Amino acid sequence: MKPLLDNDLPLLQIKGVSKKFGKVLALKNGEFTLQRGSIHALCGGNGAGKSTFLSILMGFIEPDEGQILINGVKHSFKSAKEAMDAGITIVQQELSAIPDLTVAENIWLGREPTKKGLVDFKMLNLLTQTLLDDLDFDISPTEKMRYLSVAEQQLVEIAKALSHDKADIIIMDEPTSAIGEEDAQKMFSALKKLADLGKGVIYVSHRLSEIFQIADSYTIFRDGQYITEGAIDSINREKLIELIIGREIKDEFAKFNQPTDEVILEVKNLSWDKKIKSISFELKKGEILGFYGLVGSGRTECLDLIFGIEKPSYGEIIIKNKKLNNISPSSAIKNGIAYLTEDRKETGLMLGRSIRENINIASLDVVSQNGFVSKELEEKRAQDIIKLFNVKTLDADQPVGNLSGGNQQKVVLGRWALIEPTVLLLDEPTRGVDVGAKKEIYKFMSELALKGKGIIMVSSELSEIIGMSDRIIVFKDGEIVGELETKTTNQNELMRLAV
Ligand SMILES: Nc1ncnc2c1ncn2[C@@H]1O[C@H](COP(=O)(O)OP(=O)(O)OP(=O)(O)O)[C@@H](O)[C@H]1O
Repeated sequence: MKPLLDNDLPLLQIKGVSKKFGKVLALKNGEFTLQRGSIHALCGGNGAGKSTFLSILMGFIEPDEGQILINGVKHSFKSAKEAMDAGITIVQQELSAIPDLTVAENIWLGREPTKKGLVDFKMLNLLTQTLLDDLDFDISPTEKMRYLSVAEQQLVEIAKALSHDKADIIIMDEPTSAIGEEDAQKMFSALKKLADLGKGVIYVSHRLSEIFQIADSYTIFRDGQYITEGAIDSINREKLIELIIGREIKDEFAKFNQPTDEVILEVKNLSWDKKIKSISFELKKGEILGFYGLVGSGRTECLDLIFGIEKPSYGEIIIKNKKLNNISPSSAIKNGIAYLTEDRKETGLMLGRSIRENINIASLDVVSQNGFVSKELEEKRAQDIIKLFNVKTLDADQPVGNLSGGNQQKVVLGRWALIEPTVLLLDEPTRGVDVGAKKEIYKFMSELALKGKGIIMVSSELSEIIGMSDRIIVFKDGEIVGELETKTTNQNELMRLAV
């Protein structure tokens, strides 16, 4: 069928899409309208149905009912290829590039310019350079993907999306979760360029400040249902939160801990490879200590060393006046250190196992009686966490892999919440978590600190790190370049130090 070329027709229109997974109604009567030249935020809490909706749009899954119209033409996608052919492209959160190919080769994979039947590398690199220059991305076309940072790889994915003439609808699913502030700003200008070219961008993020910065319209899903839509400039932050969560939230940062003078963790001259250069700091009882820095500055590596995932080449780690030697993750746990890693899928969760098992795995000694794991005790503890963090699930028997991204994050955090560690290391603890559950996590952090524990939190979200930390240590190129008291600092000062 030929498209109706009426410019008033929305670029994309979704009507009444529904999808059930077993007993779970993930999406019911989803509605969505995307206009040409607009950046449209799709907002909703964890488990609201956003990913399900995007998967339908991308042709990954088929809806039980509903219609997809692009430029007024009905589509029903049986595969991702069919969706791509219809002009839909996604900038993947989990990057899909081939590490040993160059930036240019990755962007034009399968569509390389040829000369006499062979790939024309000169033209390939020239095309790529022009594309990257247009976007103001300082990345070399001939660099292998494996040598780029995650942020740079994400920028290449955006360039790739733009390189498809046919790609009119670009989906960004939590694109800033793995990149820092500076790169996020670059990405935002790139998205604005895409919109100026008449493309439509669907933007999903739990970071509301971003939505207000770049989106011009929004649609809200809650509990699998379409709630409302409108222009961004007709709504404020409080109202948006209320629509997403279904209730009002006062004081987004629930901070009520008070650091003491007693040191519970001391790190002296910690060094590793070329990545960490003689780092020393103290963590006080009752304190929430923020670690800030650009991606690759050494924040995460420092936590990896304290938890024994990596072995330091030099330096000392002292917890409650006890020097730890040859730390491994299991000895770290025995000494009261717990670690919520940055990548919950790789190092945090067993996706095929139940929520109950995932929550209790670090406290088997507590749930075991006479050498046997007590299912009852496990169940009770799992239910406590499900309630505490409002994990959206039918029951604790569900495999964690079936949960939405934000709910998976709550499970892994719940695991550590139960053992009440002396020192809790948190790397991007609220990644992918909705604004309501964020507050519960902040409350939990404050309560833990109030009980006399210490927390180190890495966060790339400026408002979060300033809102929740007592002090912030700033990292750059594997070194500490500054320390700020949060009471007297601001976002600009923090960024200036880090950059
Ligand atoms: N394969 C599946 N099997 C069973 N349930 C599923 C499956 N995929 C999603 N669900 C359920 O569907 C609901 C909607 O999930 P979805 O991933 O679409 O939410 P979301 O809005 O993207 O959340 P988040 O912000 O946390 O990523 C959730 O209750 C989730 O547990």
